[in-house]
Amino acid sequence: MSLTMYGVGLDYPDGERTVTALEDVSLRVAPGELLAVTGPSGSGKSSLLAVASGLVRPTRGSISVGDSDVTDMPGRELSALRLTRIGIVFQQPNLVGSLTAAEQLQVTEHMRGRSARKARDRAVQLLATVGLAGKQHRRPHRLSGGERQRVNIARALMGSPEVLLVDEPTSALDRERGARIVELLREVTSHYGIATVLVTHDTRHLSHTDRAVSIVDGRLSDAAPHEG
Ligand SMILES: Nc1ncnc2c1ncn2[C@@H]1O[C@H](COP(=O)(O)OP(=O)(O)OP(=O)(O)O)[C@@H](O)[C@H]1O
Repeated sequence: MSLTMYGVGLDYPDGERTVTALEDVSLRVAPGELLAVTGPSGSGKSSLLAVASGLVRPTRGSISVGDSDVTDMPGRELSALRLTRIGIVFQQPNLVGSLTAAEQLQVTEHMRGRSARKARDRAVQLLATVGLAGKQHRRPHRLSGGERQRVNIARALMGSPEVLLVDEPTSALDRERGARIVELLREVTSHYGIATVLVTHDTRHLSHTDRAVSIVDGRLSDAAPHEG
């Protein structure tokens, strides 16, 4: 399933005025495609992910996940859609200190109606997919920064999403580890046929993506420059 945004605008109220965070944003991400969105601080990258995920409603325009128009979808339906069709990888892994890697993935699985045993099996399998075979019993303090980010990605894959939205996953990592995280995103995007949007300020990672757009003052433009 693809992600489609058409003519999307987002205004935030700011006292008497409004701040326009997104203006006339149109894009389509196909299944199996990894799209990078780059742009300077405050350009609208997080806002783009917030509206794409349905966490924030756009002020203008429309958004579809596959053939579902989510623009005005009632809150409950939207929550259900997020649980099963949209995966979100936040910048900080936000792992729970007392839980093992597998438990981080299992903890919300009752909401998807999976049995504890099936959830456990899937968690272990996904951890292996992201390169953490045998580390399912580790708690976050015994994982490296890159490994924690891998758990974060595996957790987002638990619901078998059709759309994956990833916010600056490499910002806390050195170049080498960051590059490996983007490679992993490339692999899972192709393998599972997911439409993935990767927000990154780091243009060095663009060679692993299919396409890149840049965002400036809330507006998209083609191809961000490759550097380094
Ligand atoms: N809740 C809010 N209320 C008012 N203005 C906001 C709000 N969130 C973001 N903005 C404004 O919207 C614009 C876009 O912000 P956004 O967070 O999407 O940018 P960004 O590209 O993700 O920035 P960064 O790279 O620094 O995280 C900025 O001008 C920001 O100040």
